[in-house]
Amino acid sequence: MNNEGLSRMPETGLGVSALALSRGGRDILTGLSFSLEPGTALMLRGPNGAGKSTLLMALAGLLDPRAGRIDHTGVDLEAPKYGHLHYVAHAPAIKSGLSVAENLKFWVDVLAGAPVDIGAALSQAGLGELGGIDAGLLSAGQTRRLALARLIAVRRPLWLLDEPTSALDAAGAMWVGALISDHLRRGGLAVIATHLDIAVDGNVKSLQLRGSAQ
Ligand SMILES: Nc1ncnc2c1ncn2[C@@H]1O[C@H](COP(=O)(O)OP(=O)(O)OP(=O)(O)O)[C@@H](O)[C@H]1O
Repeated sequence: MNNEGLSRMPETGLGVSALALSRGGRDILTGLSFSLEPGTALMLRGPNGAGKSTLLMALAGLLDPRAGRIDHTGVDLEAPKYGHLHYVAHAPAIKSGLSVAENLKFWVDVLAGAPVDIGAALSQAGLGELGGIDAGLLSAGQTRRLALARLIAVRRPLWLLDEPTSALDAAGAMWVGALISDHLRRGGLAVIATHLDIAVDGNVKSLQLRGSAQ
Protein backbone atom coordinates (compact mmCIF):
# COMPACT_ATOMS: atom_id res chain seq x y z
CA MET A 1 0.00 0.00 0.00
CA ASN A 2 1.40 3.41 -0.97
CA ASN A 3 1.07 5.76 1.99
CA GLU A 4 2.53 8.80 0.26
CA GLY A 5 0.34 11.85 0.45
CA LEU A 6 -1.41 10.76 3.66
CA SER A 7 -0.95 13.11 6.58
CA ARG A 8 0.59 11.10 9.42
CA MET A 9 -0.73 11.03 12.96
CA PRO A 10 1.50 11.90 15.91
CA GLU A 11 3.03 8.55 16.94
CA THR A 12 1.03 7.27 19.90
CA GLY A 13 1.43 3.86 21.52
CA LEU A 14 -0.52 2.06 24.19
CA GLY A 15 0.76 -0.25 26.91
CA VAL A 16 -1.37 -2.22 29.34
CA SER A 17 0.25 -4.29 32.07
CA ALA A 18 -1.23 -6.51 34.78
CA LEU A 19 -4.45 -4.55 34.50
CA ALA A 20 -7.36 -5.31 36.80
CA LEU A 21 -10.72 -3.62 36.32
CA SER A 22 -13.71 -3.92 38.57
CA ARG A 23 -17.27 -2.60 38.42
CA GLY A 24 -19.60 -2.38 41.36
CA GLY A 25 -16.94 -4.04 43.51
CA ARG A 26 -16.73 -7.08 41.22
CA ASP A 27 -13.61 -7.96 39.23
CA ILE A 28 -14.36 -7.88 35.51
CA LEU A 29 -10.84 -8.24 34.09
CA THR A 30 -7.63 -9.24 35.86
CA GLY A 31 -4.03 -9.75 34.79
CA LEU A 32 -4.48 -8.19 31.36
CA SER A 33 -1.35 -7.13 29.46
CA PHE A 34 -0.74 -6.03 25.87
CA SER A 35 1.04 -3.32 23.95
CA LEU A 36 0.23 -1.66 20.64
CA GLU A 37 2.44 0.28 18.27
CA PRO A 38 1.27 3.06 15.97
CA GLY A 39 -0.52 1.80 12.88
CA THR A 40 -2.19 -1.09 14.71
CA ALA A 41 -5.80 -2.04 15.39
CA LEU A 42 -6.79 -4.32 18.26
CA MET A 43 -10.14 -6.07 17.95
CA LEU A 44 -11.64 -6.86 21.35
CA ARG A 45 -13.75 -9.98 21.11
CA GLY A 46 -15.69 -11.95 23.68
CA PRO A 47 -19.20 -12.79 24.82
CA ASN A 48 -21.68 -10.37 26.37
CA GLY A 49 -20.37 -9.17 29.71
CA ALA A 50 -16.76 -10.18 28.99
CA GLY A 51 -15.55 -6.66 29.73
CA LYS A 52 -14.96 -5.15 26.28
CA SER A 53 -16.76 -1.88 27.02
CA THR A 54 -15.23 -1.78 30.49
CA LEU A 55 -11.73 -2.01 29.00
CA LEU A 56 -12.47 0.73 26.46
CA MET A 57 -13.73 3.00 29.25
CA ALA A 58 -10.56 2.42 31.24
CA LEU A 59 -8.39 3.15 28.19
CA ALA A 60 -10.38 6.36 27.71
CA GLY A 61 -9.64 7.39 31.30
CA LEU A 62 -13.27 7.04 32.38
CA LEU A 63 -12.62 4.19 34.80
CA ASP A 64 -9.70 3.87 37.21
CA PRO A 65 -7.87 0.53 37.22
CA ARG A 66 -8.09 -1.48 40.44
CA ALA A 67 -4.53 -2.62 39.75
CA GLY A 68 -1.95 -2.48 36.99
CA ARG A 69 -1.08 0.23 34.50
CA ILE A 70 -2.29 1.87 31.33
CA ASP A 71 0.43 3.87 29.58
CA HIS A 72 -0.23 6.16 26.65
CA THR A 73 3.13 6.78 25.00
CA GLY A 74 4.16 9.56 22.66
CA VAL A 75 1.50 11.85 24.07
CA ASP A 76 2.18 15.56 24.14
CA LEU A 77 2.42 16.32 27.84
CA GLU A 78 1.43 19.93 27.17
CA ALA A 79 -1.82 18.82 25.54
CA PRO A 80 -5.04 18.25 27.52
CA LYS A 81 -5.16 14.81 29.17
CA TYR A 82 -6.76 12.29 26.82
CA GLY A 83 -6.82 14.97 24.12
CA HIS A 84 -5.10 12.48 21.82
CA LEU A 85 -8.01 10.03 21.70
CA HIS A 86 -11.54 9.56 20.48
CA TYR A 87 -13.89 7.40 22.54
CA VAL A 88 -17.07 6.54 20.65
CA ALA A 89 -19.37 4.68 23.00
CA HIS A 90 -21.88 2.04 22.04
CA ALA A 91 -24.76 4.43 22.71
CA PRO A 92 -24.29 7.29 20.22
CA ALA A 93 -24.06 10.63 22.05
CA ILE A 94 -26.40 12.56 19.78
CA LYS A 95 -28.62 15.45 20.84
CA SER A 96 -32.11 15.60 19.36
CA GLY A 97 -33.33 19.16 18.95
CA LEU A 98 -30.05 20.02 17.27
CA SER A 99 -29.58 19.48 13.57
CA VAL A 100 -27.24 16.83 12.24
CA ALA A 101 -24.68 19.51 11.32
CA GLU A 102 -25.07 21.22 14.71
CA ASN A 103 -24.42 17.90 16.46
CA LEU A 104 -21.15 17.43 14.61
CA LYS A 105 -20.22 21.08 15.21
CA PHE A 106 -20.93 20.52 18.93
CA TRP A 107 -18.44 17.63 19.00
CA VAL A 108 -15.83 19.57 17.06
CA ASP A 109 -16.13 22.36 19.65
CA VAL A 110 -16.01 19.92 22.61
CA LEU A 111 -13.00 18.16 21.16
CA ALA A 112 -11.35 21.51 20.43
CA GLY A 113 -10.71 20.56 16.87
CA ALA A 114 -9.41 22.98 14.28
CA PRO A 115 -12.14 24.58 12.16
CA VAL A 116 -13.36 21.91 9.73
CA ASP A 117 -15.68 21.59 6.80
CA ILE A 118 -18.66 20.04 8.61
CA GLY A 119 -20.46 19.44 5.31
CA ALA A 120 -17.52 17.51 3.89
CA ALA A 121 -17.27 15.33 7.01
CA LEU A 122 -21.00 14.61 6.87
CA SER A 123 -20.73 13.75 3.17
CA GLN A 124 -17.96 11.27 3.92
CA ALA A 125 -20.22 9.74 6.56
CA GLY A 126 -23.00 9.38 4.01
CA LEU A 127 -25.09 12.14 5.60
CA GLY A 128 -24.41 14.91 3.08
CA GLU A 129 -28.08 15.54 2.35
CA LEU A 130 -29.18 15.45 6.00
CA GLY A 131 -27.14 18.22 7.65
CA GLY A 132 -30.17 20.45 8.24
CA ILE A 133 -32.59 17.97 9.77
CA ASP A 134 -33.14 17.31 13.47
CA ALA A 135 -30.71 14.59 14.52
CA GLY A 136 -33.50 12.98 16.53
CA LEU A 137 -35.14 12.02 13.23
CA LEU A 138 -32.19 9.93 12.02
CA SER A 139 -32.47 6.18 11.71
CA ALA A 140 -30.34 4.00 13.98
CA GLY A 141 -27.73 3.47 11.28
CA GLN A 142 -27.67 7.16 10.34
CA THR A 143 -27.24 8.02 14.03
CA ARG A 144 -24.26 5.67 14.20
CA ARG A 145 -22.78 7.34 11.10
CA LEU A 146 -23.18 10.74 12.76
CA ALA A 147 -21.49 9.53 15.94
CA LEU A 148 -18.56 8.27 13.86
CA ALA A 149 -18.32 11.43 11.73
CA ARG A 150 -16.33 13.07 14.52
CA LEU A 151 -13.46 10.68 13.73
CA ILE A 152 -13.23 12.40 10.36
CA ALA A 153 -13.91 15.93 11.56
CA VAL A 154 -11.27 15.93 14.32
CA ARG A 155 -8.11 13.94 13.68
CA ARG A 156 -6.80 12.16 16.77
CA PRO A 157 -4.28 9.31 16.87
CA LEU A 158 -6.05 6.87 19.21
CA TRP A 159 -9.55 5.64 18.45
CA LEU A 160 -11.52 3.66 21.06
CA LEU A 161 -14.64 2.37 19.34
CA ASP A 162 -17.42 0.39 20.98
CA GLU A 163 -19.37 -1.66 18.43
CA PRO A 164 -18.82 0.88 15.63
CA THR A 165 -20.71 -1.13 13.01
CA SER A 166 -23.76 -1.68 15.21
CA ALA A 167 -26.95 -0.80 13.26
CA LEU A 168 -24.99 -0.16 10.05
CA ASP A 169 -25.89 -1.76 6.73
CA ALA A 170 -23.29 -3.66 4.69
CA ALA A 171 -22.08 -0.50 2.95
CA GLY A 172 -21.82 1.27 6.30
CA ALA A 173 -19.78 -1.56 7.77
CA MET A 174 -17.46 -1.38 4.74
CA TRP A 175 -17.15 2.38 5.28
CA VAL A 176 -16.12 1.86 8.90
CA GLY A 177 -13.53 -0.72 7.82
CA ALA A 178 -12.15 1.70 5.23
CA LEU A 179 -12.10 4.53 7.79
CA ILE A 180 -10.09 2.43 10.25
CA SER A 181 -7.76 1.18 7.48
CA ASP A 182 -7.05 4.75 6.44
CA HIS A 183 -6.42 5.68 10.08
CA LEU A 184 -3.86 2.87 10.43
CA ARG A 185 -2.09 3.93 7.22
CA ARG A 186 -1.65 7.37 8.78
CA GLY A 187 0.03 5.75 11.78
CA GLY A 188 -3.09 5.86 13.96
CA LEU A 189 -4.04 3.34 16.60
CA ALA A 190 -7.47 1.80 17.22
CA VAL A 191 -9.00 -0.45 19.88
CA ILE A 192 -12.38 -1.76 18.78
CA ALA A 193 -14.94 -3.79 20.70
CA THR A 194 -16.95 -5.77 18.22
CA HIS A 195 -19.06 -8.89 17.85
CA LEU A 196 -18.91 -8.59 14.07
CA ASP A 197 -15.95 -8.99 11.73
CA ILE A 198 -14.85 -5.62 10.37
CA ALA A 199 -12.84 -5.63 7.14
CA VAL A 200 -9.72 -3.67 8.08
CA ASP A 201 -6.65 -3.53 5.88
CA GLY A 202 -3.42 -3.28 7.89
CA ASN A 203 -1.87 -4.54 11.09
CA VAL A 204 -4.85 -6.00 12.96
CA LYS A 205 -4.60 -7.94 16.21
CA SER A 206 -7.30 -9.67 18.18
CA LEU A 207 -7.82 -10.06 21.92
CA GLN A 208 -10.35 -12.52 23.24
CA LEU A 209 -11.80 -11.46 26.59
CA ARG A 210 -13.46 -13.95 28.89
CA GLY A 211 -14.20 -11.76 31.89
CA SER A 212 -12.40 -12.15 35.19
CA ALA A 213 -11.07 -15.58 34.16
CA GLN A 214 -8.28 -13.88 32.06
N1 LIG B 1 -21.94 0.33 36.29
C1 LIG B 1 -21.76 -0.97 36.53
N2 LIG B 1 -21.85 -1.48 37.77
C2 LIG B 1 -21.66 -2.78 38.02
N3 LIG B 1 -21.37 -3.69 37.07
C3 LIG B 1 -21.28 -3.23 35.81
C4 LIG B 1 -21.47 -1.87 35.46
N4 LIG B 1 -21.31 -1.73 34.14
C5 LIG B 1 -21.03 -2.95 33.67
N5 LIG B 1 -21.01 -3.85 34.66
C6 LIG B 1 -20.72 -5.29 34.53
O1 LIG B 1 -19.43 -5.41 33.95
C7 LIG B 1 -19.39 -6.60 33.15
C8 LIG B 1 -18.75 -6.28 31.84
O2 LIG B 1 -19.61 -5.42 31.11
P1 LIG B 1 -19.17 -4.81 29.72
O3 LIG B 1 -20.23 -3.86 29.30
O4 LIG B 1 -17.79 -4.30 29.83
O5 LIG B 1 -19.17 -6.11 28.80
P2 LIG B 1 -19.04 -6.24 27.22
O6 LIG B 1 -18.02 -7.28 26.95
O7 LIG B 1 -18.83 -4.91 26.60
O8 LIG B 1 -20.49 -6.81 26.87
P3 LIG B 1 -21.42 -6.68 25.56
O9 LIG B 1 -20.85 -7.62 24.54
O10 LIG B 1 -22.74 -7.16 26.08
O11 LIG B 1 -21.45 -5.25 25.15
C9 LIG B 1 -20.82 -7.13 33.06
O12 LIG B 1 -20.93 -8.26 33.90
C10 LIG B 1 -21.66 -5.98 33.58
O13 LIG B 1 -22.78 -6.45 34.29
